[in-house]
Parts: sequence; structure tokens; C-alpha cells
Amino acid sequence: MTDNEERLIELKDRVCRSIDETREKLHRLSQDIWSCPELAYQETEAHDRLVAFFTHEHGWTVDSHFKLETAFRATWRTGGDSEGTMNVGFLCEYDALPGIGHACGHNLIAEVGAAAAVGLKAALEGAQEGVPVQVTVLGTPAEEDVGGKIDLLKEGAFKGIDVVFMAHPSKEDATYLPCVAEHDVTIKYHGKTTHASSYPWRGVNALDAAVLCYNNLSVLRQQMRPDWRVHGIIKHGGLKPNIIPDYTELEYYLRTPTRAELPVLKEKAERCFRSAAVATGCTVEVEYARNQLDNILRVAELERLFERNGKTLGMDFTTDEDVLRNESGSTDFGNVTFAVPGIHPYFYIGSNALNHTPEYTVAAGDEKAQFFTLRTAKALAMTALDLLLQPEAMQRVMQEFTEVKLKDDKMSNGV
Ligand SMILES: NCCCC(=O)N[C@@H](CCCN)C(=O)O
Repeated sequence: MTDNEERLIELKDRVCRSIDETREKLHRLSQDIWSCPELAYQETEAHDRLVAFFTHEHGWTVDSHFKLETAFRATWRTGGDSEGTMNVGFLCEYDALPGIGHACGHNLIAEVGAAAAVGLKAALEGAQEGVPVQVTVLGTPAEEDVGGKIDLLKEGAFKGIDVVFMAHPSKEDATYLPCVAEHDVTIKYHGKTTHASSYPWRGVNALDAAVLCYNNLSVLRQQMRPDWRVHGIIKHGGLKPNIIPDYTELEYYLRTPTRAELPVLKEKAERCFRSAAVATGCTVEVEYARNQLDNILRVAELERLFERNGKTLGMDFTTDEDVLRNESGSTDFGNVTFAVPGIHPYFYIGSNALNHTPEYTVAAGDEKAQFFTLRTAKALAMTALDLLLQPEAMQRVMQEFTEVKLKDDKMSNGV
């Protein structure tokens, strides 16, 4: 075994020990976020709690309200010239869902990011031979809405970061689950009210348009690729049965495995929106969210290193092809992966509950989740060490990142 290999093993042990030594503070951090669920862009308490956490940990430079009201940044760097310094990013999410609190476990995402960063710092600050590194923690709000990471990308918050890590609670350990491109859209129909019984013929029914739109999209599914998704709700359907609705509103999420396919689905969906207006005589407004979520650009080398580290800690990565191929969601982390190579693995939290259910909310706040959360943080920090101490590994990552980006560009440009 080479000296470097021995050094890597020692530093990985340090990471794990330092995370375990900080487990009480980390658990309190996660519990405080979990017990005060806040919606996208309204995560003021979570922001303040995380800023306080890093402020009280020595050595961090903390920027509160970093480019966004509820975003933050905490940085720590070893000495040495900035030229050779690798900037390793860890992301924290902390927004909850309406009505069901932290049913996606974002309190645990925050804990994983904080734990991995604290663990990596503790391992390196004591290292005899300096490893030039900057550790950057970014608090990224509003993943469940239009994507705070995308807003932060636009503001240049990821400039200078060489590789980025986060992890997402799930019902199993997975180095990757399909994370697809998504664009959210609001459809508004305008009609004309009248008395629904006395002279309905004099009205223009916006609810009819909403129902036709819903049904148009429901039949479109038969002509969609099986890995595309169209799903939504009628947010406003009318005021009273005897008033022909003159305003209705629907919200839909349109999803495709790659960002290149999304325009194709959007064109088909828009025909469904507009034909419902034509059929009823309504007018229609189609409003897309300001941010489109991209699919995750995968870097297999990062996934391989993470899986190797996770297995040494006992992570049991699923091999269920149905899960690995079909159980997809979306995340604004996808947009980050087109700017910075990164991984977004999933981790078991001690429950078989499904994300976005009340049962998952309970699981995300359960003490039982702590072991799995900290184990994942250790695996992320250990993977960062692999890159820091093995430049050839980072070169492989960058080479692969360049290749997959080029491949995506060709697909997006129809080349
Ligand atoms: N793969 C991570 C899934 C997290 C999640 O549930 N994200 C939301 C994002 C919605 C943004 N409009 C989703 O519905 O996939």
C-alpha cells in the first residue's frame, strides 16, 4: 500500500470520527428544521438555524442571505496558494411541502450537507501535509418550487466550485435515480358568467374548458413516450354551482427524461390547453415557471467512488431495475450538473414509507433516520477525499463530465 493510500484511509477514518463526534449538534440541527416546516422561499427559520450552526463552528466564513433571502454560504479553506486549491461544494436543502411538512426529508438533506462539510474540514485541518482545498456549503432553498439552485446559478453562486455533492432521502440506497427534466405550467381560462339555470346559454364556461383541458391531457398520455410524465391539478374551478365560472386555473408539471425532449412534450401539451379554449369559446393564458428543471447529467466515476465508500460503511445499494429505471422525480440539482460535475445519491432512512406522504414526514423526523443520514454524509466526504488525494480520479471526473456535456449538447441541438 502506498503512503498516499495509507494517508487516504487515515483521513477517511478522521472524517467518520469527526462526524460521529458532532452527531448531537447535527441531530439538533435537523430536528429544529424538521419541527418548523417552511415552504419554498420562506425558509427563514431554517436559514437562520443553519447560519447559526456554521457561525458557531470555528473557522467558517458565513454569508447569510447569500444572493437569495433564504440562501446562505459557508466557506472554509486550508492554507496554500489559491491556484492549486480544489473547491468542494456541499448543498443543503430545507424547504418543506404544503400541508405535509418535511415529507421529502429536506431536513435530512441539510444535515447530510452540514455533516459532510464539517467532517471533511475536521479531517483536513489536522492533516500534517496541507491539502489545498476550499469547502463550500451552499444553502439552496425552494427545490420543491421553481428551484433556488437555478436562481443561484444565474447569480453566479456556483462559480469556482469544482465538484458538488448532496444526497436525498428515499426508501432505499441508490447511487442514482432517474432525475428528469421538468417545466411547471399554469393554465388560466377566462369565460363569461351568467345564471347557470336561468339562461346558461348566455355564459362562456371556464370550468368546461378546464375539464376539457384535463381530459385532453389524459388522452394525450396514450400518445406519449412511456417515460414522459404529465400530471396536474385544477387549482380553481369556480365559485358556486349557479354561477357559470368565468375563471379557472390548472397547474401541471411536464416531464421528460432529457431536457432535449421537453420542447416536444410542451408543444403537444399546449395543443391540449388551447383546444379546450377553442371548444368552449374561452380565452386562455399559458404561463410557464421562470425556471425549467434539467435532468441530472451523470458522472459515473463519481457514482463509482461514492458507491465504493458507501459499501465500506454498509450501504446496501438497490439493484432493482424497476426502481432504477422508472421511479423518477426532478430536482434543480439537475441544472447544477450542467455547470459543475456532481452527484445526488439517495439514501434509506430506516423506513419503507414513500416520499411526499405523511408517513415519510414522520420517518424524516424519527431518531432512527440519524444513523443512515450520517452514514451518507461520511460517504460523501470520503468521496471528496478520493478526489482531493487522487488527482487522477478528479481528472477522470472532468474528462467524463466534458464528454457527457458534449453528448447532451449534440442531443439538444439535434446533431
Ligand atoms: N429526485 C428528487 C425528487 C425530489 C422531488 O420530489 N422534487 C420535486 C420537484 C418539483 C419541482 N416543481 C418533484 O416533484 O420531482
